[in-house]
Amino acid sequence: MRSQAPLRACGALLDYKTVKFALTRNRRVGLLHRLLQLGVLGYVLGWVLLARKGYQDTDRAPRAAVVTKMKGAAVAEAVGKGRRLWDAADYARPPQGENVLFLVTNFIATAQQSQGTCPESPSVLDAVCTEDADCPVGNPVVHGIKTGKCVMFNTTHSTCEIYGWCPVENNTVPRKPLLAEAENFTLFIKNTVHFTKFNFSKCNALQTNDPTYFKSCTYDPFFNRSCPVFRVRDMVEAAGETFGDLALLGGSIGVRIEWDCDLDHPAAQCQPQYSFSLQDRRYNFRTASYYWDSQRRLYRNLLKLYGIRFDISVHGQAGKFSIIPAAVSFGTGIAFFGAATVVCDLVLLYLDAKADFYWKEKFEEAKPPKGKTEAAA
Ligand SMILES: Nc1ncnc2c1ncn2[C@@H]1O[C@H](COP(=O)(O)OP(=O)(O)OP(=O)(O)O)[C@@H](O)[C@H]1O
Repeated sequence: MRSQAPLRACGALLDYKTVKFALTRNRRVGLLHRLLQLGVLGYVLGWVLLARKGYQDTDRAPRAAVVTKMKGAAVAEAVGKGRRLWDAADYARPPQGENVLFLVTNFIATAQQSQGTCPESPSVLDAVCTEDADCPVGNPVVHGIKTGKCVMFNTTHSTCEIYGWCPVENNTVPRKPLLAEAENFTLFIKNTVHFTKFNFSKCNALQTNDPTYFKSCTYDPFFNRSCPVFRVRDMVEAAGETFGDLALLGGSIGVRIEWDCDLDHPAAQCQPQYSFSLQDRRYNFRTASYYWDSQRRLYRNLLKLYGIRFDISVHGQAGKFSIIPAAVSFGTGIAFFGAATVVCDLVLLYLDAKADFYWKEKFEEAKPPKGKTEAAA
C-alpha cells in the first residue's frame, strides 16, 4: 500500500477538477442575475471604457506657457485735462504680456506733484480738524506727515497740513470710464502645453502661412474656436458682466484654458476650451512717472488706474492607450461579474421562500460509510 502513494500523488497532479453547478429554475433569481450582469456590462462598457477611458494612461499635470498681447487704441477725454490717446504701451501692464494682464479702463490723474506742504484730503478722516491741536506734529496720515497746522482745504473743509507729495491726490472717480472704447480692444493669448508623460506638445495658435490671420480673426465659441484673439467685451460678457459696469471701478476676470486631449486620435483634434469667470468687481492700483524741472526739482505725475485684470490659468489632461490600465479595467469588470453571482447566491440561499431546499441541494453533507467513525474515515 505504502509503495503506491507516490504513484497516486503523481496521478493526482494530472487530474483536472471542474466545478459542478446546481441549475435552478427560479425565475426571480434568474432575472435578478441577468439584470445585475447587464448593469455590470453597462458600467464597464459605458462608464469605465467609454466615459472614463479606463484603457488609457493619463497625464493630468501639463506644463504650460502663456504669452499675451493686447491691441487697440482709444482717446480718453478727461474733463478739464483735454484729450489723450492711449495705445497698448499705455494701457497694458505688464508690457511683456504675461499670464496676468491688466487693461486700464479708467483713471484719476494728479499731475505735477512735488514734495512739500499742503492740506491733506478731507476724505482722510484722521486729518479733518478745527484747530491746530487736532493735528499733532509728526503723525502719519494717508498722504504724508502732519506738520501741526490746521489749514483750509477749500471753502467748506479744514484739514491738517501735511508734508508729502503735493497737491494731494484728487479722489473723484469719473462718472463714465475714460477708456470706454477699450471694449473693442483685442487680446491675443498664445498658450503652449506640454504633456511630459507622452512627450506631446500643442499650441493654441494655429500654424499658418497667412501673416494676417491673427490680425483679422476673432474668437467665437461657435464659429471660430481656433482663433486665440479675444475681444475684451466678449470676454467680459462671457463672464456674466457688462463692460461699462466693470470698466468704471475695475474688476478681475479669470480666463480658464482647458485641454482634454485623446492622443489615440489625431493631434489636430486636441483643441482647448476657453471659459471666463468674474473674480472680483473692483481693481485699481497707483503708479507714477518722475521727472525733474530745469532747477533739478523732482516732480511726479500720479495715476490711480482702474481696469480689468485678466488672470489666465491653464489646466488639462491627456490620455493614451496603455496595456496596464486596460488590463486593470478589464479585471475589475470580470470581478464585478463574479460579485453578481455572489449576490444571487445570497438571495437564493437566505432570502428565497425555498431557501432550505436550495441550501440542501447546493451543499451535500459528507457522511462517512456506515460502521466507520468519521475520524477513522
Ligand atoms: N491683440 C491682438 N489682436 C490682434 N492681432 C494680434 C494681437 N496680438 C498679436 N496679434 C497678431 O498676431 C500675430 C502674431 O503676433 P506676434 O506678437 O507673435 O507678432 P508681431 O509681428 O511681433 O506682432 P505685432 O508687431 O503686430 O505686435 C501678428 O500678426 C500680430 O499682429
